[in-house]
Amino acid sequence: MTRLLDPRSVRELATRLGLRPTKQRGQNFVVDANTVRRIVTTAGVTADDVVLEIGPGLGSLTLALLDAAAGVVAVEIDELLAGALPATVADRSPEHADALTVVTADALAVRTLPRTPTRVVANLPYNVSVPVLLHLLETFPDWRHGLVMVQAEVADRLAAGPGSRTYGVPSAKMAWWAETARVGSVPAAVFWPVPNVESGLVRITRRPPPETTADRAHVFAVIDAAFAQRRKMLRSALAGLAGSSAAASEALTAAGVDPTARGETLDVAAFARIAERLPVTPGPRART
Ligand SMILES: C[S@@+](CC[C@H](N)C(=O)[O-])C[C@H]1O[C@@H](n2cnc3c(N)ncnc32)[C@H](O)[C@@H]1O
Repeated sequence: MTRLLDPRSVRELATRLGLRPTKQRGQNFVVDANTVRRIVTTAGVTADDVVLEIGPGLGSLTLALLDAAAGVVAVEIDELLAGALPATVADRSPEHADALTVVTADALAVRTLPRTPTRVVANLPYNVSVPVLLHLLETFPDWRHGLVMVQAEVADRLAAGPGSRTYGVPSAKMAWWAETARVGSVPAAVFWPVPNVESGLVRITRRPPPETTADRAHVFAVIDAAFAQRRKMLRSALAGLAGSSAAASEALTAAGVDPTARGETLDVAAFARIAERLPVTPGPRART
């Protein structure tokens, strides 16, 4: 029988390790067993799943995931935490100790994993949650479903559609890879240390990218440019990529987009149509 972590055991573990949680690494640990159970249930984890967890920390979510899944691959940047996790699992969930694989690495740099994940479930480090998600979607194509906890504001942005106040670069880029929905909120009080933001749960369901002849990096460069100055009309925002605002207007019109519209009104398929009509300029690659 797995013993999930509670507030006292989280603090005891941290003290034993001499851990000082850092903001820089987004180290806020869940201390509430009901919250981790809820995440695992909402994620729909099954006994066939190999779950990729980013940032297992002290193991709060990992223990609950191991109870439900065939295996967990946990990628943790902090050597102290990564080193301590197998012993925590052996102590609290010995029957699942062999189902855990810990990878000590920066999730943003991981390109291979010891097992192929079918699902991603994670309480993501908040400062890098969007780049980590985009990296996982691009690098590991086999996972189809995900549930992640992120800062509430970021959850809104990830799930926003065109025309919404919160629609922006993360929403449009996520839409290239997946359908994204906000499926819950989590109060700050379930963490130690208590963060000064609320959290949101986001469900991710992979889908085929828009049909386009444009390269994804080029589409992402167009998205970056369109939102770089949110209030600018597209013909001005894309002038740099197109060479001039007249060339941008021409490409936009050919793509069926009003040159005076703003980026916040366009879905990812429209960005792809625009990218098809804009020259690929050498220079810094689009951020993923
Ligand atoms: C919000 S905490 C979540 C901890 C644990 N999953 C929980 O729910 O209690 C984020 C975790 O991600 C780790 N982390 C931060 N940046 C990372 C990165 N770039 N790659 C992998 N892990 C990272 C932190 O060390 C920390 O353990």
